[in-house]
Amino acid sequence: MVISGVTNASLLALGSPPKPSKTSVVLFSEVTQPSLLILLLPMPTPTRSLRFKTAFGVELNCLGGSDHAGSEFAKAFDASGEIITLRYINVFWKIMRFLNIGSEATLKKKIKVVDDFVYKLIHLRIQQISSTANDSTKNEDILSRFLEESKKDPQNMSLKYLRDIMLNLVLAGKDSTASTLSWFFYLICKNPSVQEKIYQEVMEVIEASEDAAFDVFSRNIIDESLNNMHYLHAALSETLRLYPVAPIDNKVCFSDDILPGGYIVRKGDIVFYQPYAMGRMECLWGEDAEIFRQRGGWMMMASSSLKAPTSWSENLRKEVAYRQMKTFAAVLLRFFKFKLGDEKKVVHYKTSTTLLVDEARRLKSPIASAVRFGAKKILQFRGVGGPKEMVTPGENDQQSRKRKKKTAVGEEIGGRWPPIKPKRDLQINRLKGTNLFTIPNFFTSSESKAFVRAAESIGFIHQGSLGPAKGEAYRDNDRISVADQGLAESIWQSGLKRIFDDIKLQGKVAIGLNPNIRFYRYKVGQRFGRHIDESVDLGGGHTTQYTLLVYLTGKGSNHNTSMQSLVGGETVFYDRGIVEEVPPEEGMALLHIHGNKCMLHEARVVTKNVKYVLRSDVVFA
Ligand SMILES: O=C(O)CCC(=O)C(=O)O
Ligand SMILES: [Fe+2]
Repeated sequence: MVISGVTNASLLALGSPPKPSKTSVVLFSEVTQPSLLILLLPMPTPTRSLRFKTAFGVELNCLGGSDHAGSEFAKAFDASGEIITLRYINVFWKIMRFLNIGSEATLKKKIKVVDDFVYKLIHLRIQQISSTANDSTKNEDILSRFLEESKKDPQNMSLKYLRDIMLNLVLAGKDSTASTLSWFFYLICKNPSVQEKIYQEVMEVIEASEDAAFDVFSRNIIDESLNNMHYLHAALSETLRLYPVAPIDNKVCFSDDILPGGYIVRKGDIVFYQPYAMGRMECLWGEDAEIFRQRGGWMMMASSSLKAPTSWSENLRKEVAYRQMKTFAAVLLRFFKFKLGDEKKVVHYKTSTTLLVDEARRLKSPIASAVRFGAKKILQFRGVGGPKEMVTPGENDQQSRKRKKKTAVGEEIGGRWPPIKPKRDLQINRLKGTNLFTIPNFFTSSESKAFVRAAESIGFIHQGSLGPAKGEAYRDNDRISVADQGLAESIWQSGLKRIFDDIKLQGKVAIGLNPNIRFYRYKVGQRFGRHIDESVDLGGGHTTQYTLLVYLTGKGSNHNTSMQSLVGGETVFYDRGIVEEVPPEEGMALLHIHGNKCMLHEARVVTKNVKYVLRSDVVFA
């Protein structure tokens, strides 16, 4: 069972809630059609009904056999949340409540619907428990545990108290993980390289064979694998920074106190704070505060047991919610690749106690589609609110322009890359005819540096190999691998296309670069042993025929102190003996034929500083 809304310390006193085990995943494997799953995901309903069963021990539609009462409750619950949020800006709400008019009158009615429903559920559960002989089913839900406990302390644990506890539980957990996941999928669609990196992490961390089916893969997700998904954890934290579950919140002071900023607060004072605004403040997060990117701090928090100084119950609640979201994301990203269905659609948030994607329930417009390797059909992913330009309500033109400018910078890092200038006068340095040649200054120095920065901000993953004894080349370097057609196209158009106009292979012509772009990082002591590069069949008569390497550091980059004078790291080609030794030069491209004409080659060990390389392949058709 999954609980992500444990809110009340007294609940913890009853013993720790059931651990998040495989139930949430079993829920998936019961769904045989993955497309159904995709439809379910962004809708808050499944999390809500699951939580409902967990909390109350009965289904949401248990009253009267139809889901009418349940959906009325859900609607009333949502509407109350919206009206209560409006109190932040409606200074007359107390008068309106007193006079019972307008939104306050509506709120009163909605609260009654909610109360009636919850009381009925509590009575129903009491009846069920007293008529069930089988003890083992009694205590599975949280309500039963409280009912059990209330027998010991009927005075303090009244029906009203139980109602409040249960509503608190539903409210805190309600929609929160689902809405965070909606924002998360939206953000990783906007930042495909992050999506790719999470996919790689999931593949590395979860021990399942490559062709493991949905349910087998799901079953292999254990607590330890979830703990090791640091990058995914960090990406979820970054999502929560930009789209906190509670955009506005307040706390009541239990006693006189002094806040860290020096403000004196008195017992009973209410302190309001705004996580949404705080998550975007430049003084806290730097100039790129509005940009979704990898932040070192999140990685640290994810990989250590370091926790923000919150209460134990809050940590537990967070931990459970993270696990639930990580499980969900890991399974989906393993099998699907998500992209936005409508790049132009404007996304809004809904004014509510929980920061929901507006239009989250509009099933009509396909928002994102999902395709994972080899999957033939495009699965429609409906319901994650509309993508693209975030338009914050009340933003004026000037603010909007300022923000757009910043987004452009962010795009360099998050999935989009430094712009590459087209170059007209590239020199070709033929080392072995058209089979091996270099192009100095293929990237300018600033382009090379910008790529290093962009790659570093994404973060690398270490690549090892089984080694020559197992038939694999020795390999020790760090890598990022992204699928980015746009990046492939801009590198191709910047000068390679013209160079390859003259190169034909058995009547085939070069048509572009493999969108699978890789970045390598070799630190001191790291190298890539002797190997040959295989030609890859991309389908549709498209095959890769040349390896492209662009050195991002090397000779020429030493004016930047942090990348001073790379030593070692030469790419060396062999035939009977050494054919060529190519020392890396910043911005230089190296191209060599691969497949059955590929020369044996290696990347020698780096002995000083760091070698960065961009790698792709030239595709022929
Ligand atoms: O890093 C290098 O210099 C060589 C890389 C390489 O051989 C490869 O990517 O296949
Ligand atoms: Fe190679």
